[in-house]
Amino acid sequence: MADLAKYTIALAGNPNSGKTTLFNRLTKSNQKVGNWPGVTIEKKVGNYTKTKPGTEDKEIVNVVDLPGIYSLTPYSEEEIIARNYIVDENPDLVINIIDASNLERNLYLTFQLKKLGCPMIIALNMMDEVEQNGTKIDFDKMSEMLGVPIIPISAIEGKSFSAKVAKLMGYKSSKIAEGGIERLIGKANDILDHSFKYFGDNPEAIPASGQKEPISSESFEKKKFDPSLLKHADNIDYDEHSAEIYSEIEKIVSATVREGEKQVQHDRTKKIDGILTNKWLGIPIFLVVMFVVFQLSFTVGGIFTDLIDVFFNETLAGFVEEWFTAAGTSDWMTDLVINGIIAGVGGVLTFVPQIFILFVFLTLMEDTGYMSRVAFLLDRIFTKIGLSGKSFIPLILGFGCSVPAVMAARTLDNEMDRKTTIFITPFMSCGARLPIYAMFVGVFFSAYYGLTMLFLYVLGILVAIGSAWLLKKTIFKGPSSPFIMELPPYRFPDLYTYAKHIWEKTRGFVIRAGTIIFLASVLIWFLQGYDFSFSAVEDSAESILGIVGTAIAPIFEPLGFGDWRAAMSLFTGFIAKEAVVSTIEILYTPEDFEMLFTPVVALAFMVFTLLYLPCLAAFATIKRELNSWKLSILAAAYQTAIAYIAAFIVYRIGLLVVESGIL
Ligand SMILES: Nc1nc2c(ncn2[C@@H]2O[C@H](COP(=O)(O)OP(=O)(O)OP(=O)(O)O)[C@@H](O)[C@H]2O)c(=O)[nH]1
Ligand SMILES: [Mg+2]
Repeated sequence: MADLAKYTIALAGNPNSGKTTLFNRLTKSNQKVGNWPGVTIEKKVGNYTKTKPGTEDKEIVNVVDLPGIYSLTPYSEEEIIARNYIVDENPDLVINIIDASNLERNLYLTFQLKKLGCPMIIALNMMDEVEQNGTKIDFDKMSEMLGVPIIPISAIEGKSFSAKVAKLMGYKSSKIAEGGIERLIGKANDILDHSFKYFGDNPEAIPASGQKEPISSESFEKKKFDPSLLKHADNIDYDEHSAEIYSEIEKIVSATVREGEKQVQHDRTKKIDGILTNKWLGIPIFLVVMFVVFQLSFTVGGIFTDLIDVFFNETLAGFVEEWFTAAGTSDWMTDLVINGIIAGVGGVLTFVPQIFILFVFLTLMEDTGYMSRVAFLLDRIFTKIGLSGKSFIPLILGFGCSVPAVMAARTLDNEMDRKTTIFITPFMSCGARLPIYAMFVGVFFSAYYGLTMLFLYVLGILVAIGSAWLLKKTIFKGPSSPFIMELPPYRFPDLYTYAKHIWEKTRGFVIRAGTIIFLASVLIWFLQGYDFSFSAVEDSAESILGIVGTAIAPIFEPLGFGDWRAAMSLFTGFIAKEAVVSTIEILYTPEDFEMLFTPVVALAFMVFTLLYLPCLAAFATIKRELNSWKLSILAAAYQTAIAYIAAFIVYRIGLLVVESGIL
């Protein structure tokens, strides 16, 4: 599809200006949007179809969403991606997305893009916020002064549900932005139709005299465009005249913008931040928030969890058994389906409601802008240990899944900081580990659910911070680059995108259960039922899994879980963390489970699963991002060693506490 495209449009602009939101609307995609700078780290391509002027023919237009950049002088990897795309790939049109509530900073890049001379239009985004503040912008004049067409838009409006909610709550609807997106597409198509003919595939179409009809867009500077300029883009010193650019920007802004009285977002943000980022209250509030989230996921999610559990273990298992018996299916088949697949996959799926509720809140915290406040709060600690506060963004993503989180470390321009961040990101407890805790906490700590969960998540963060300190002192020595945390205003999440994100994440979890966990369950079932000569065994301790497990189990004896079944579940956990749950479901009878694990052992086991080497997919990502086998194996070994030490300490302290009779 992409290769058939006739035109390519690149979306360029400052971080957090709404590029991806616009991209999603133009191409009906579902890329990640978040209210903090640096969400998009790779270029993403989508497309829409336009009609060829004067015909019924359809033409495909590629749209490229780029990572946000402040200037064309790039520092970090994702900035290089964006900059090189614009400079080297010659898109037919650049749409420069500008956050209209932050013109001074955003226009700097606009000036640099103009210097490149590529065809461009400006989409002045966030007009709804500008309007709420009562700020007036003279677009025509601004467009004239910049020499670039400007279309005011609000990328979240239109089909956005939250825009409707905002209206209901008494905010005025944005008159200017109405139809903004449609006008933007219209203008883009208009320019493409003309500029492409003019500069592109048909050079003969340009009369030698250059006296071609001007492009319909009045202010579009086609005549100044010199494709050869792009070839020299590398030689331009983009920041050369920065002082002049800033004074030019100031002139334009003061001539075209009349600030409103209200400053709605600013005032609201200031008020909320007075409490949430308060020096003393900030971190306690964050802990309380997380506690409430976990507690809710347990109480509300728990209701459904019980229902799903009954469905799998009683209804479905009972139905299959009856059906198979009636059909005369062989015993091994019945055993595989009931004790392998239903136990393994069902065991993981039981926790979908709890995962879902966790996603609901974590995504809300990301989308409103609260997560960047948490990063801000921890920035002081990070700076003290010599790591940039920017590291916290990958760490926050690590609560979801280590794979994108490790990739997000690319936003760090300092190599040593980036490597350190990759090493410590897997300590953040990912979504796939949640079922493990949910299972153990549900059985052994149900009265302290929220507290135990909070303990595990906070332990992950603390170990990450401690490790960062250690790594920066030893193998990844070096100064870290200063980082000024940019705090976006609090925003209502776009409910449509928000709902889609939660849906996608939950769906991802269910799909993993149906694919990788399904296969893992079949494999585990086989390995626990057959010996090395592939004959069925009565006692699973004599199976392949039993023999191997018994050989390695003593390693875990000092941690309290020297049972072969527990040891093997940690191995299958390397395939995917949820497989720990499946393995336990398949190998243990409920009685054995409660007999072999005590609350202390359960806690040590959870601590181990929290910290030990991440799953295969995460390991592969770490290898790719570090681009070194040696370092990636070192990372995995380090994580496992830390897990061992931490679980040992927890187990010993736990035993002391129990023996002393305090609990
Ligand atoms: N009020 C309002 N919010 C918007 C608008 N467009 C985007 N947003 C919000 O702004 C935030 C940033 O949007 P993104 O689309 O992720 O921004 P981006 O430019 O892709 O950011 P990076 O990928 O970090 O460079 C999100 O919270 C969006 O919901 C808009 O027109 N009005
Ligand atoms: Mg983006």
